[in-house]
Amino acid sequence: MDLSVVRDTADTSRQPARVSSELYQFLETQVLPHTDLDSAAFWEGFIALVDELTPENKRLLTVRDDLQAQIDAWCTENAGNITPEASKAFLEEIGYLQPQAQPEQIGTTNIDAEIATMAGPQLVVPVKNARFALNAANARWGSLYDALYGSDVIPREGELAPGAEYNTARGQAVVEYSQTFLDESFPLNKGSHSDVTHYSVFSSHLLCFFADGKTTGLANPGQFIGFEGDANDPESILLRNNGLHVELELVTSGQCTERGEVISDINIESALSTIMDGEDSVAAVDCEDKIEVYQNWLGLMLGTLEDRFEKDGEIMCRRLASDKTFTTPMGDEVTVAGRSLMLIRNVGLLTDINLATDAEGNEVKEGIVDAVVTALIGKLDITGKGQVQNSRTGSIYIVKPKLHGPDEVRFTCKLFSKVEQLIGLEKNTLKIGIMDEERRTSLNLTACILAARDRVFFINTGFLDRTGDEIHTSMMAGAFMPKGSLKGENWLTAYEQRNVAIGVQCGFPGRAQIGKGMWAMPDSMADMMEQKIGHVKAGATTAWTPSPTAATLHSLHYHKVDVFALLAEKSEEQPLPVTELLQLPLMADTSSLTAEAIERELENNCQGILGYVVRWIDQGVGCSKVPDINGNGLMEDRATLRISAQHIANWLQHGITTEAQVQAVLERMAAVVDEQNKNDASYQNMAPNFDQSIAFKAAQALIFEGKQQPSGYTEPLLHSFRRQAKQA
Ligand SMILES: CC(=O)SCCNC(=O)CCNC(=O)[C@H](O)C(C)(C)COP(=O)(O)OP(=O)(O)OC[C@H]1O[C@@H](n2cnc3c(N)ncnc32)[C@H](O)[C@@H]1OP(=O)(O)O
Ligand SMILES: O=CC(=O)O
Ligand SMILES: [Mg+2]
Repeated sequence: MDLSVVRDTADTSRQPARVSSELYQFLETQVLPHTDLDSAAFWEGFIALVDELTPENKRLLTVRDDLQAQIDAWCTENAGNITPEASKAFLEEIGYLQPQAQPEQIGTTNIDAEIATMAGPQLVVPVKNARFALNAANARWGSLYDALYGSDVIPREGELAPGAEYNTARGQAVVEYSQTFLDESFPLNKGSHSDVTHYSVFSSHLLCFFADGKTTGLANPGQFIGFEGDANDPESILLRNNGLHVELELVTSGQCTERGEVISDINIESALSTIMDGEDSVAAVDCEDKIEVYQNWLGLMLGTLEDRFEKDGEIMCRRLASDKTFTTPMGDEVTVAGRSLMLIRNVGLLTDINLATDAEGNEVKEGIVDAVVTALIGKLDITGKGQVQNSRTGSIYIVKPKLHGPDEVRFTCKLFSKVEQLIGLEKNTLKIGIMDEERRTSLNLTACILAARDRVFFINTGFLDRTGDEIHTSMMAGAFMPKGSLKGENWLTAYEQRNVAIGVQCGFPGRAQIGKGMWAMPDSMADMMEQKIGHVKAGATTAWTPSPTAATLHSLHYHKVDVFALLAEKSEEQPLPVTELLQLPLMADTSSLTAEAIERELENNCQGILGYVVRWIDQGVGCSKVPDINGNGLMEDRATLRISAQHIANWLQHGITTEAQVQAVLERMAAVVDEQNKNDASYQNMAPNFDQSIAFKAAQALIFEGKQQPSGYTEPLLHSFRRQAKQA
């Protein structure tokens, strides 16, 4: 990359009055110089694009409000007698549910293998955090030994408990677990990897020696892809199963280790793709924050991003990893990707931001600016301006959240197409990942996909936002079940099943991802290993993980299940009827809820809300690990906040609880959250001066004004309170 083109300051004579100096300076000095675009024409086109698309964006938001008002009125009138059939008829009548579209094959082209033909984990990371974002990009590879030793997959109790010193028994358990994985995924013709005393390469084959001098090879020799070092005494061996690589790091004859092992580590190809998240896991409320988001995306696309930090008493400098090169069995070279394929999540249609103003003098729609800026930066990758290459097929992958139905998908495609014209990209370079996370999208999923037929690169069941929307949409229909029970109900089964079946009907396998949602318990890896294989067995070609460790472990699931073979078997499976999706998870009989159960549910929700909101508002942290009432760390982001806030708002609406009770629980839980954060020097307590804590007030508003929030979203209140906190 030619750094000389980056400017220190920009000539402001071209700066349109409606564009903030922060956005102008950033693009003029750091981005536009890498392109062949005429700056004056770019800014003129930018303003024209804002002016053309803002009215439509606003109209779509009005449609949301109108539909919600009609649903509220109908639910109020029919509460207690709502059947899926009646809901269906009503939703069709108001145009919320459209006639089910006939499935057709999508026509997306130029899709990278990580999306189209490989199945494996997808990592999500707040892109505003450079240290985490770099770590995520590099999480294409992860050490299995580290993931096992450091997590609870190997029990943490008794003689296996990890301590300050290396625990040999725990280490042995790690090795045994890993060898079982190797035997299952890369079986030998005879015997077990655990008995192999030496690996070597002979006559294009992997040769495994046992202690008695006998040898064997891989049951499927095609799994051997390459090696590093001397063929007789390799430093590492590259294998592949179900399209995923695994690298065995070997102890060569010249090295001797205390424990006498043959394999010193197993590197697992882990996060095939990573969503660099500029949405629900980041707190970005003004120019300053947004430029940080864009700046990191730029550094990732140019390959220049670095982060220097102290860890365990050492100064570390993190950069993007390089690709890896091996010698093939035939003696040629093979290079495998060293980084995850990076996708960027923009914000949805709702929020406004002070990066610019619209024709009426209001803050610009944030999603419009996001599309322009993240695509412009993505263009630097596909035009070879970076030190590393992200997409090898010339695509820019934008994940678009919180779309309500086909018209909003169509609008987004129109936005993308205008952006392509503005910045000089070929049509359909900008790909769209459709989050299936709002009820109107799930109900009309085929039509949503077809509205983006030549751009769509994934559909993903964002079940967290989807749960929030389930509650908000039918707020007036009755009291929802306790949060923990919502997941076991028919609506969710139908939602997940329909997403896969419709994806298959529309020809996704081989072209686009069918994705499943987040594992929101980053410390509960043993449970994840039990449960998240369910995503793969249900036909997901990818599923979200919260951390690199989770990605490495979840990758093992794709070794166990050949998802593409499974999807071929599912090719005739029909989506469950929409009436299944319309079964509301309401409590049939609220009198069965004990006072203690109500209090416990409120405590859990309030603790999660406060624990998340206090860091968001006071420190600008958009994603946190917050202990639940049982002390289990939960990943909390804006979507989980939406659920908790809407859930309490629903219980208030239906008299399960009262404002006074919620207020008392909030105050009690604030003290608990303060205690949890006592080691954070920059933390400001909420208790006992609740009326002086902006964060506490934000939490109150999210609950008590929750019913009035558009779609139950938390952004308007979070942004407003965070801006207050920044000023204070
Ligand atoms: C509903 C939705 O929209 S879900 C999508 C949004 N959610 C996300 O993006 C979740 C992303 N995950 C995270 O932000 C974090 O894992 C959290 C907030 C849940 C937990 O963070 P922490 O408490 O700091 O985690 P913990 O202390 O266990 O681990 C920190 C280490 O793991 C790494 N790490 C944790 N999560 C990630 C991640 N998602 N990507 C990359 N690295 C990560 C950090 O870099 C750090 O390692 P380092 O010291 O070498 O830099
Ligand atoms: O964005 C993901 C979700 O679950 O919401
Ligand atoms: Mg979401």
